[in-house]
Amino acid sequence: MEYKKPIGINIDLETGVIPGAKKLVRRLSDLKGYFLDEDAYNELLKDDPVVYEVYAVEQEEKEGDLNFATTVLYPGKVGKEFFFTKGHFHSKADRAEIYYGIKGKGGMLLQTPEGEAEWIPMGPGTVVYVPPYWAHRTVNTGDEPFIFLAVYPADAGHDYGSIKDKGFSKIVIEENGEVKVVDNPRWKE
Ligand SMILES: O=C(CO)[C@@H](O)[C@H](O)[C@H](O)COP(=O)(O)O
Ligand SMILES: [Fe+2]
Repeated sequence: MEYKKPIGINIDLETGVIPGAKKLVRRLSDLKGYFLDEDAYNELLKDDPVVYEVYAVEQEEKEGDLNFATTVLYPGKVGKEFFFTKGHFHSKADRAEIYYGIKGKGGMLLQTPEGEAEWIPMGPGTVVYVPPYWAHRTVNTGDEPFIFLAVYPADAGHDYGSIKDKGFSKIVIEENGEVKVVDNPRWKE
């Protein structure tokens, strides 16, 4: 039997960087069609800001193994909507996940395949259990980077399709200086 070597690694708690991890960058242009306010989107696209970065340590897609990744989600808004991650179901839809808040302020939108949504506020120290079958998206509702760790089965995969097409049934906006979770006017059942 060939055994894998254990890994012990320090996350930089200020920047979210995991040394040696694979880095993925998502710019605003990668999120075309995701935000409600298209005029605001196109205006901001001139600078094409980085919306989030992911530092992932991933294994082969095999049952029983685990991946982990930090996400650094930058502060910002498109119109009233706060910056968010694309959001996904897992390709193996019954795979659960754990998130752990490291820095900054935000939250997670979760949604069943039928469109029932939940909002869980997150800050440093918040653990979120993402049960099997729930799509999940994180949102930065603060004014500094929102950084968190995710631990997920190595064979979970990402299924972005239906969220890209239909969005979440709720959106997270700023109105009169307040964070509000409201119905998505463009939500398609
Ligand atoms: O949920 C997971 C893995 O299953 C996170 O590591 C996200 O992949 C990351 O926060 C970026 O978000 P997405 O662009 O993948 O939605
Ligand atoms: Fe996930």
